[in-house]
Amino acid sequence: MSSPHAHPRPAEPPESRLASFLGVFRYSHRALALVWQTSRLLTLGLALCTLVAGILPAVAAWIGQLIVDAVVAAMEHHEATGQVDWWGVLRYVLAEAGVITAIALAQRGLSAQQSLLRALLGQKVNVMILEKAGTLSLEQFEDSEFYDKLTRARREASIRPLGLVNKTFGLAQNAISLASFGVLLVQFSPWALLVLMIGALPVFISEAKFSGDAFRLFRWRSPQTRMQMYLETVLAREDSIKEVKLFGLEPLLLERYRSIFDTLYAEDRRLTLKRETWGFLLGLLGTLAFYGAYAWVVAETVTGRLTLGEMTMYLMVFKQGQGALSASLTAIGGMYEDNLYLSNLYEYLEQPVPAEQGTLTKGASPGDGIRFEGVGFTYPGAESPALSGISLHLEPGGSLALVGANGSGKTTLIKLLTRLYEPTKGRILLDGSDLRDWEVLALRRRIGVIFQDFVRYQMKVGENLGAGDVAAFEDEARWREAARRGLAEDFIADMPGGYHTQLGRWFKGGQELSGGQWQKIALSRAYMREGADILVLDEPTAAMDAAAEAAVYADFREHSLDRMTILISHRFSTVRAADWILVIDGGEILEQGHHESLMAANGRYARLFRLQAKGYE
Ligand SMILES: Nc1ncnc2c1ncn2[C@@H]1O[C@H](COP(=O)(O)OP(=O)(O)OP(=O)(O)O)[C@@H](O)[C@H]1O
Repeated sequence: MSSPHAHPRPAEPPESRLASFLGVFRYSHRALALVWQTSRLLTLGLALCTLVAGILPAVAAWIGQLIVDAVVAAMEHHEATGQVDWWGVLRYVLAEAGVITAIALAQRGLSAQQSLLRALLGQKVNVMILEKAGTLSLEQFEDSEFYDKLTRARREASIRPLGLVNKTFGLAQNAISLASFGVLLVQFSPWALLVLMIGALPVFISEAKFSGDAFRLFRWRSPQTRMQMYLETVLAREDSIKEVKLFGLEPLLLERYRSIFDTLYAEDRRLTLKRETWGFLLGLLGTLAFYGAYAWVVAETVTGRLTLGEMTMYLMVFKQGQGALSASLTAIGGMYEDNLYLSNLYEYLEQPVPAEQGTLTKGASPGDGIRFEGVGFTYPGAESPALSGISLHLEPGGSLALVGANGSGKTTLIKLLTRLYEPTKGRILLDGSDLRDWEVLALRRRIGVIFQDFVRYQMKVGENLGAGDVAAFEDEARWREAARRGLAEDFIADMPGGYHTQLGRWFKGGQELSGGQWQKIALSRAYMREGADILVLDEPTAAMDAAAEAAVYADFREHSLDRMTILISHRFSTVRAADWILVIDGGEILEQGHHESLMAANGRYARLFRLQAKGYE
């Protein structure tokens, strides 16, 4: 693992100042489109409330002016005649109350619609992310950058898109308010308006610029944040804590966690200080313009060019204008993070998916079995091939065992056969047709598989079996049959809820199983695939006791009459029973034959077999 300092900063694409200024809006339209697709009604409601909440403050200020002027007129009238026209004054107060009520209503409407949209949108984005995940290849999952995009997209799916929409709408609302204040102010003096606008511009530009910088900083540091997330998982998850405790890894990992934070924090601090200093200095310019215009209004009132009512209105406009301005700055400040999230989300969602072209549901010569013809494979990014020159033929009813040292390519061969990867050389045929021409679903229906690293689903026992055949996911009779063959029947019967016992520790009442018991569950899961005539077993009994192992292989021989079985095992006692044995070394076939012929040849197989047999003597 490299230190957090070691990641080179990628070259930044040259961006024009304008593009960088507009950068905070780069995903607004997409977020808006997403919200629109989620609920048109709520989006329209949101827009309407934004408009109302944007315009009405200016209307309130204008009515404020009418009130004060009406009061002054009524006072003069009262002094001259002794009479009061109550309605002439109070109607404005009533109108103002109405406007304020409408503002409150619009704001409530905004927050209600926002929380409804948050729930809907979170669900929608999560489903989009998971649906996409289903279409991706194993290769994509194994790519760390890509995996990073996926996890980050998932983590913040429910808040970010709406956050961006809310801030964009909030910005629009404040912009509308500012524009309507401008309409009032322009009657006083277009110059005053111009001075105010010019005064506010620098702080806006600096805010947008620093937001862009923060955006790039966040993107660049993604590998470190990912490492931090990983360390959190290792330090605080039940499946790793056992080993972390016993090896005393906590201080070491925690130190690494801290040092990543320190690097990131130093950068954050630099940017934050720069951003706030500039924000303050440029903000001063705005404040200066603001109070200059204010003083001007006061002076004009004193000399009688403005009425008291007008002065009250401008006073309000100034106060609220200032509020709208600082709210806009805050919104812009928060938008970069939302943008970051959305850029990540869309990069993930737009990841090209390898096209599945195959359509065959039946091979050209049914009954021909599996053929590898000069198959070679190199993992993406790897320098040397994991497999090369593999040719073999396995007929229905036959069994094939793969033997070889760790890393020799056995599991890779299985991944190719199950089409998790495609060969980079040669081809694999099933019933006379290239695997690439097969419809993926039809192909996978024919294969029952148990991998070395099978999944321990935190679900019911029965569902853990049912996962092997989605069509029979809830079928209890089939669960029982599969469990019987996979030797899981007895211990399941002893569990408190039988087949309905929750497994794993994540959920209340969940039971943990031993390694061998889990393996029996996985084996039973492979047996769920009744229609499968290809059975792939990658170390299926490594964790089982000797009696269970013997029973498993006895069952195999009995049931695999018209099936093809491919077995990977390091135990020669089980390998020897296979019809054909392939000894793989460094991705190539070293020897092949049945047990007797390989023993007679006295090569690698015979040597290893004798070595193991000796161990048992
Ligand atoms: N996802 C992967 N990406 C890149 N290289 C891989 C990947 N999986 C395996 N390899 C490499 O391919 C080679 C073959 O690995 P494979 O898993 O097929 O070995 P194996 O024979 O099944 O070993 P074992 O007996 O330990 O299970 C190894 O050198 C391994 O490092």
